[in-house]
This record gives sequence, structure tokens and C-alpha cells, in this order.
Amino acid sequence: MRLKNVPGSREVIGESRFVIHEPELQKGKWKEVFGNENPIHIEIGMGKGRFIMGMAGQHPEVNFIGIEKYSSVLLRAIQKMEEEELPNVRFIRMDAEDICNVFDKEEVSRIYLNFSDPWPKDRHAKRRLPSRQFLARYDEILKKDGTLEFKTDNRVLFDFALEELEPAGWKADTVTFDLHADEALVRGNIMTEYEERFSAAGNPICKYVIRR
Ligand SMILES: C[S@@+](CC[C@H](N)C(=O)[O-])C[C@H]1O[C@@H](n2cnc3c(N)ncnc32)[C@H](O)[C@@H]1O
Repeated sequence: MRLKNVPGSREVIGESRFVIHEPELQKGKWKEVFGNENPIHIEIGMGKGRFIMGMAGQHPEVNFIGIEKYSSVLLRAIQKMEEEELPNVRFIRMDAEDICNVFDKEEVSRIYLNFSDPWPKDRHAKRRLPSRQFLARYDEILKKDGTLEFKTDNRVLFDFALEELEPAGWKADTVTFDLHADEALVRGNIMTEYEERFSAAGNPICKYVIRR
């Protein structure tokens, strides 16, 4: 269900203590937000937050920041955090196009892209989160030894994402076209909302991991 205009969602988000309301002000200072020196991992297009909250529960030694464009979707993640507060999670409502205004050079240790919107029209290719335009933004904020991980069931988008790596100066370390068929790779895997739905429908899940 895509909820773009849930009445009151902007107000709830505006008052939520789990949301960073002026993220540009934290650029270069994210460790202060969490009050520790732990590495920062971000998920771009986090949806309702299942993945990032699952990861945060498994990894209290990491700080997680979820980025989501739509308030109505972010609202669902906030509701989950009201039920199960995690000290190492914060959310930002923003378009990831502006990500370089929010994180300083090498401030982020890992970026997760999960089931990113495919934007099927060619003229919208630059809006795809694994596009070379976005890779250039990730290049700015990711630590030199940082990691980028991308999962999707959309084979066309995945093939596009693989083709974007070389022109952007990136190289995949691990590529799988059926994550759930590989016991070693799937160990510790946290399912996203979309992953649960699509893998239950029998769609193979593709994934790449890049270590810089
Ligand atoms: C297909 S959903 C996948 C949600 C979740 N990652 C999952 O796997 O279940 C893609 C999400 O990315 C968000 N999104 C798309 N483009 C974005 C952008 N440029 N900045 C921030 N969020 C974005 C959408 O609003 C949507 O919630």
C-alpha cells in the first residue's frame, strides 16, 4: 500500500524524537547525535523500517540512519520505534539527491539500498538509487574502506546497477542472482518488507556487495 498523504503524518513526524529534523545541521557531527564513536550505516529508501530496525537490534555497536522520501511511509517506521525503541537508530525524511548536504566526506561506513524504485523509463535513469549519478554522491560520503550493498528482485534494475559500476569507478566484490539459495550469503540476512513479499512469491533476490 502506497500512502503518500496520510492525514497528520507530517505533524507526527515533525514531533517525533526519532527523526532528525534539520539533518544539514548535523553534517560532520553525526557521532554527537548518537553520543558515541560507533560507525554510521545508512539505508536509503528504507520504507517502513523493518530492515534497519532488524539490523540495529542485531548490531548495537553500529549507529543506523534510515532515509525515506515520503512522510506517510516514514510514519510506519516511527510507529514501530514507539513500540520498540532502539537507541542506535534515527530517521531522516528527505530525498537522497541531497545526501551530500547531510553527511560529510567519509562520514558513512556503509550504505544499504534495498529494493530501490526501478524508474523504468530511460529518461528517469538518474533517479535510480544505484545509478552512476547516485554512486558519485555515495563516493563523497562513504569512507575509503566503506561498503555499499544493494538487494533487489528486479533483474532489469540489477543488470543496470552492475553496468553503472565501471563508469563510476566501482567494482563489485560479491554478486549473487539468488541470495536465498546461498546458505553462506543468506546467513544474518535481514529481510526487508519487499524482500519478504517477493521471495515468498518465488522471485530470486539479486545482491551485490562492494568494498571500497
Ligand atoms: C520499493 S520501496 C522499498 C522499501 C524497502 N527498502 C524495502 O525493501 O522493503 C522504495 C522506497 O524508497 C523510497 N525512495 C525512493 N527514492 C528515494 C529517494 N530519492 N530518497 C529517499 N527515499 C527514496 C521510496 O519512497 C520507497 O519507500
